Amino acid sequence: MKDLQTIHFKDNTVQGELKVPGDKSISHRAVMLGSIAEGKTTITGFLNGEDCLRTIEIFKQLGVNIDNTGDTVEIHSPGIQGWTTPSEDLYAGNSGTTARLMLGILASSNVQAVISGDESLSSRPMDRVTNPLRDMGASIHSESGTDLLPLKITGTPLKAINYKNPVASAQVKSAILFAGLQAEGTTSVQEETVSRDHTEQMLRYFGADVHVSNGTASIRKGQKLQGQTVHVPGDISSAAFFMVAAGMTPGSSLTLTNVGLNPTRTGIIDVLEAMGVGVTISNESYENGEPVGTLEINHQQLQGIEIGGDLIPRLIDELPIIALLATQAEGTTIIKDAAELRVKETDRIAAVTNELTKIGANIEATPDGMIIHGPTPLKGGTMDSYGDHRLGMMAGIASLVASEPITIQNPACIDISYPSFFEDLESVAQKR
Ligand SMILES: O=C(O)C1=C[C@@H](OP(=O)(O)O)[C@@H](O)[C@H](O)C1
Ligand SMILES: C=C(OP(=O)(O)O)C(=O)O
Repeated sequence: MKDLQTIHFKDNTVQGELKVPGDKSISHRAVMLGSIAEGKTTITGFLNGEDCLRTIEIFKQLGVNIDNTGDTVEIHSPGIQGWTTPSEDLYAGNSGTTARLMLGILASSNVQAVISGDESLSSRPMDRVTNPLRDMGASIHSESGTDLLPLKITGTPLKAINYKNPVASAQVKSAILFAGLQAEGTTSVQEETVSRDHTEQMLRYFGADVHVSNGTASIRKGQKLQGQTVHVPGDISSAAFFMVAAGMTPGSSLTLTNVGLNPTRTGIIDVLEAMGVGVTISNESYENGEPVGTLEINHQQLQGIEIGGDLIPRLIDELPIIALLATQAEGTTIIKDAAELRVKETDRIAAVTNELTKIGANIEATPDGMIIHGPTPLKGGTMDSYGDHRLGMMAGIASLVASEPITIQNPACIDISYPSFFEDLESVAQKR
């Protein structure tokens, strides 16, 4: 892909039907559990995005046999005890989920490995995972003493802990639950605000007994996992870009099929409805413990709202695109309790505020969120992705309401979670 991508969809509406690619969080976990389990796992609907491909490469380096045809991923694993020490670093690229969950998984394995990442990932905090893992007895070494990547981890016997998670992070919860699979005793993770629960759902699907009550998830040592067939639903975080596109572009009506509707992820639906957008859900079913359905989004006049508290973990990755939506809403939208945005692929509070300001938005950054006054007409211009896929896609969707073309700097990062983003945008944008 080019270093710059210029697009212009002024005078278009968003129409038709779209099936977005597979869920990133579920794709990672399907490969992880298929590799921890003994035997054969088959995955359909896998997200062939850069982050999930990194997870596949890492397990291949550990000696797991994985064949990815593009449509189907087939895993044959000897099980976690049969993995071999890799000769090279395990490179997680840009993927926080890969790095943090792998630390939990490798902590009790028989192997020694160095986990590394790209420049962005190497500046993201890992101590939120290394601290509780060390409490369990994990051997994790940081050459620099900072606990940033690269980190060397040596598998060792672990003991269970009861951990009160100070950040609402599914990555932290998942790393501890994975470590808990092999830790002496019963490991539990308590959360004040419940984060996405795909790990708990998929551990159960692979045969583990995971107990959840009052915001605490517990797992006991020594449960044997068996390979399974996993159907990955479409990613609501990818669908969110098109939900917002249809919700804010006058005259739009869009149907999104096969979207994952796990309630720990559906905050975007709550926000769209509260702002006035028409959202209809149909064809609801379950795939491997995960709810799935069809969404129909109809444009309506938008109203500003306040977004914070328990809602934040349910839409954490959608906040950049919600900020764009708020520029088209009447009144003020306040996003708060979202300081986690500062430690994502980039500082998403600073980056979203800078880039939307460039095209005419009235938006200010706060320590834990953003305040947006709308509606403002948006003009065109150059918007930087900062190498952050969600910023790049926000810029792409802005082209539907901008009066002049938008040029996206470094659009290639969009491949991290949504390789067909531009084709999909072309396919639903219809000239008025
Ligand atoms: O567990 C996961 O798959 C993810 C959890 C979230 O991160 P945190 O756990 O840091 O909140 C989210 O932002 C990320 O895109 C994927
Ligand atoms: C934060 C994200 O992912 P990760 O933490 O896995 O890099 C994201 O996809 O927006």
